[in-house]
Amino acid sequence: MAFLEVKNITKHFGGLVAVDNVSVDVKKGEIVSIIGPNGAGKTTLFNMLTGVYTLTEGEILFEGKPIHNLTPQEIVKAGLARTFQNIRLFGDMRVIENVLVGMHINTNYRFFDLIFRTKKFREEEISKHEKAIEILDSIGLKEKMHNYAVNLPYGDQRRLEIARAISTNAKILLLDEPAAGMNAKESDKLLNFIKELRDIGYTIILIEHDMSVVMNISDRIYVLDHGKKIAEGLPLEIANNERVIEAYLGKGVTNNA
Ligand SMILES: Nc1ncnc2c1ncn2[C@@H]1O[C@H](COP(=O)(O)OP(=O)(O)OP(=O)(O)O)[C@@H](O)[C@H]1O
Repeated sequence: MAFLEVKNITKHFGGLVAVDNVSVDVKKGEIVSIIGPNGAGKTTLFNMLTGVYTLTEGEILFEGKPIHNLTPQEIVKAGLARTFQNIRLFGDMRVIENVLVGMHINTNYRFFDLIFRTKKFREEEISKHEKAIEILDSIGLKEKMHNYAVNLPYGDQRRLEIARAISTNAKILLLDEPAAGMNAKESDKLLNFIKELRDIGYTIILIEHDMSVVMNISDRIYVLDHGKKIAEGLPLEIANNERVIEAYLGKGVTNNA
């Protein structure tokens, strides 16, 4: 049984078929990339995985259980958390507060505990605070935990988004173009960090346009074009796949490599 099984999913927007009968299997501890030209259906696929869009057809199983009828919040609780193509941090909140927000999805205390600041509430808040610092330390943002998110350099904001996804207790991280807008040094650092996450047990699914990133980091790659899956395989197989070269690499993306 795959960790995450995406079975023949389809998404229609009126007459447009944005994702057409696509299946994807992800094993625990893999880095899987979803690539394809603009409009291929990558973001729509992510939106279906995270409950933002309902499926027109098909099913999604996580650890053997269907998740395609859950709300986005329930899906985060089940263990899938994402980052966005356009960074969506709380800019006017501090770095650590952004991480704490992610953690509150798994709060165990009740409204009563919150109102009366009970022992249970205080203990849980302290342990969350400690865990948030630990996460920030692992991602290299501990020194900046009291800075406002909006003041962080771009690369740090992207890493903070990942920290917030981790803080939800996610098992699978869905990263939408994590290296977008980064310079080569920042992007290298991020790649190493994502590999470290894989090595400590996270499963990662990413959408990425930069082929040098994709080829360097992925255990396996799925390629979409016009909503259809046109290839899947190891990075080297994908790099040499004629259909992929024609659909995707032929359109100038090789310039990024
Ligand atoms: N909410 C929506 N309503 C109508 N059409 C949509 C919607 N979301 C996406 N589409 C269409 O579905 C198709 C797939 O779009 P999608 O954004 O998933 O592609 P993508 O591979 O992520 O592209 P990009 O690399 O440019 O982000 C496109 O034709 C797009 O215009």
